[in-house]
Amino acid sequence: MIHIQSLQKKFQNIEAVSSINLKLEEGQTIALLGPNGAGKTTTFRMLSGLIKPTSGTIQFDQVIPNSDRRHYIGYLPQYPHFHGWMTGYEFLLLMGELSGMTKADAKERAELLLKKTGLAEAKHKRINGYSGGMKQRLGIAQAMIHQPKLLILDEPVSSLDPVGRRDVLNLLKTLKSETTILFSTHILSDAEEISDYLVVMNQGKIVEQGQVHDLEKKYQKQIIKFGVDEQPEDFIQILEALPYVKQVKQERNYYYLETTDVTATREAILALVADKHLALNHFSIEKTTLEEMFLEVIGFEATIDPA
Ligand SMILES: Nc1ncnc2c1ncn2[C@@H]1O[C@H](COP(=O)(O)OP(=O)(O)OP(=O)(O)O)[C@@H](O)[C@H]1O
Repeated sequence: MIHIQSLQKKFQNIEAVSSINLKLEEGQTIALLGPNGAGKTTTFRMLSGLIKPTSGTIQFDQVIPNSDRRHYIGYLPQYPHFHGWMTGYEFLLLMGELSGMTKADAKERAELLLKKTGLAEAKHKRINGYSGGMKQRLGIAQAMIHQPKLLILDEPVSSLDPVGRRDVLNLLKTLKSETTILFSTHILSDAEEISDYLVVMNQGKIVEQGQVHDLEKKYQKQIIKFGVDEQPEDFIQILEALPYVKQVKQERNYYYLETTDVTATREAILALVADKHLALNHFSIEKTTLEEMFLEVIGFEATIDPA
C-alpha cells in the first residue's frame, strides 16, 4: 500500500527521522511505538504530506491525483484543533465539505460516523462541552469523513482518562475492518491489543518491527521466580551453574532464573532446596511480555530504581 524508502527528516542540526524503511500493507493495523522524541510525529507528518522529507521516498500503490494525499489519508494530529462553538454535527459537515464532498454526501456520512463513534446523542451539543474522550472520537470521525484508505492517528489515547481510553480503543477495533490504520503510542499494551504489526522507533530509527505474534515468540523468555528465607553462601553461583540456566538475577529474597528448559530447571531447584534444607516461600513460572522487548530494543535503563 505504501512503501517508505530511506526516509529522512532534519530540522537544522536535529535528525528527527533518520533513513527509515517501511512497508505498510492494506488492511493492517500498525502501531508505531516509541518513547518521546523517537520521530513518530515527524514520520506521520511526512506521510500525510504536511512536511517534506529531507531525503528518501514515499511511494503509494495508487496514483494520487495532483499528489494530493488528503483523499487517500485521514489524519488525526496529537493535539487536534476543534471549533468549540460548533456542534459535533456542524463540525463534521464542515470537514466533509472541505474535503470536497457534496453537502448531501457529507450529511449522510456525518450521521453514520456520529453513530459509529457513539456521539449520535451529543451531535447537536457544542464541542466545548464534550469530554476529552468525546473530542477524540469526534477527531477520529473527522479523519474518517471522506472514507480514507489509510487512517493515521497520532497518540489517539495518550491524553485520555481510563474510560475515554477504553472507548477510543474499542472504536479503533471496530474501524479495523474499514480501513488501514497506522497509529502511534508509547503504551505497549494498547499496541498489542489492537494492532497486528508493530514498528518500534527510537532516536529517529526503526529498531524493531514485525507481526505481534512473531515478536512475542522472538522475545519471550521463560523465567522461574522463587524465594527462600535464607540465602546460603555462593547461592547465585550455584544457581548459575545449573543446566539450562541462562541468567540469574536476585531482587531481595527472590531469584529469577531465565531458562531454556523449565521442567529441568524446576526439578533442579527443588532438589537444591531439599538438599540445603531451605524454606521455600515462593515458586512461580513466568513469561516475559512484549513490554520487556520494548525496553530492550530502545535500550531503556531505569532512572529510578523501585527497590
Ligand atoms: N519543527 C521542529 N523543529 C525542530 N525540531 C523538531 C521539530 N519537530 C520535531 N523536532 C524534533 O525531532 C525529534 C522527533 O520529534 P517527534 O515529535 O517526531 O517525536 P515523537 O516520537 O512524536 O515524540 P512524542 O511522543 O513526544 O510526540 C525531537 O527531538 C523533536 O524535538
